[in-house]
Amino acid sequence: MNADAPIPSAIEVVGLTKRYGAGKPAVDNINLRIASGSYCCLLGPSGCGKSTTLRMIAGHESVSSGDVLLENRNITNLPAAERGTAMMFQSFALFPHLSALDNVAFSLKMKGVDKAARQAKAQDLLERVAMGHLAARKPGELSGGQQQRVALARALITQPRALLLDEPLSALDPFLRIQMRAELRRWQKELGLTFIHVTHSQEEAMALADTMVVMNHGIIEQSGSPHTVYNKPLNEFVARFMGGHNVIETPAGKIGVRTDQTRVAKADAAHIAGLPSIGALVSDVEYQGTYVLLGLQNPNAAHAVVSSAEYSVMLSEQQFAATPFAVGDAVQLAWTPESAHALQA
Ligand SMILES: Nc1ncnc2c1ncn2[C@@H]1O[C@H](COP(=O)(O)OP(=O)(O)OP(=O)(O)O)[C@@H](O)[C@H]1O
Repeated sequence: MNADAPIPSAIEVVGLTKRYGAGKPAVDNINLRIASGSYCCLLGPSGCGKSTTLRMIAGHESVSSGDVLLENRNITNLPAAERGTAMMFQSFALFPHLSALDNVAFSLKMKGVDKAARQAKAQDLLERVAMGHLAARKPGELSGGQQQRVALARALITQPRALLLDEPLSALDPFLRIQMRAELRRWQKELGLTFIHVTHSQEEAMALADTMVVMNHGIIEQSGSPHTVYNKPLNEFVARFMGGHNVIETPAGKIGVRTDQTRVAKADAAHIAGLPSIGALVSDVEYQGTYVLLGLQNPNAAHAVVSSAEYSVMLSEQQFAATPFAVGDAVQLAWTPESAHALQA
């Protein structure tokens, strides 16, 4: 294959819009290409339109305008079952009265596939997700992680070209969530399938995605690799939503500087002279184990509006031990030109 050839896109959405009523659309004219065989996370705060976008791709929600293409085929008006996509839900939506095997085989039963053939296929898929030995159990007799594997096998039985996952880990406890997250990633790589996963967790998206799509108020604020989105947030919303950044007003406009790259020194220290800086007051000192997190306020901010820290600086334990700071200290926050990047207005 020509190395310069563009990677084919599994899913493409063009001018996709959803209006539920008068007012601003829930999804507002978005354009997105998701590379074939990649893991894409749709991410954003509650109500930003990520689930609506996924449901329009799945065919569970009608489109107000725009198109959804799967491998260059326009699927916008096809019923969900005929699109070549499969959906896995937050609650897994397993039938409680059916065994794991019958849950997985269910959609083949609906298609009229005979019992022996559908059970053989379902057993094969359960083996692939290491659940073959529990095929006779009902969902209530399985752990959350095991139910998730059954739900995955059930979604895969229709041989989808893309798997759509709506908050698939949010019903799990935090420990299992991290374990199942690694499993999802492994399955996606093994299957070579395109996954589109909706989450409100930055950490989950960073851990899983080849491409992160950050949404807000129905539009895409930024899409790119986790590394790019984290290190080069395009604007203030993305910088604040992703976290780990200070947003600083400068005469040339707002800039983003990572909290671990923001420097801090006592107000009268000379050693950061020459670097751009602002004055601040230490408002919190939090010990976090391997590092200490300083919370800081702009000293000019009106006291009435000051509630939480405006800036943060992450210092290693050793740095903090060498130069401790206390609440109330007047300091300078400084940054090197390389560590700052301009945020679009
Ligand atoms: N069936 C509906 N009828 C009317 N408005 C809806 C409907 N479904 C969603 N909305 C609205 O559309 C907007 C986007 O909703 P959506 O569920 O896509 O957001 P989300 O980013 O997935 O949020 P969450 O993380 O809370 O699930 C919200 O303002 C929501 O209230």
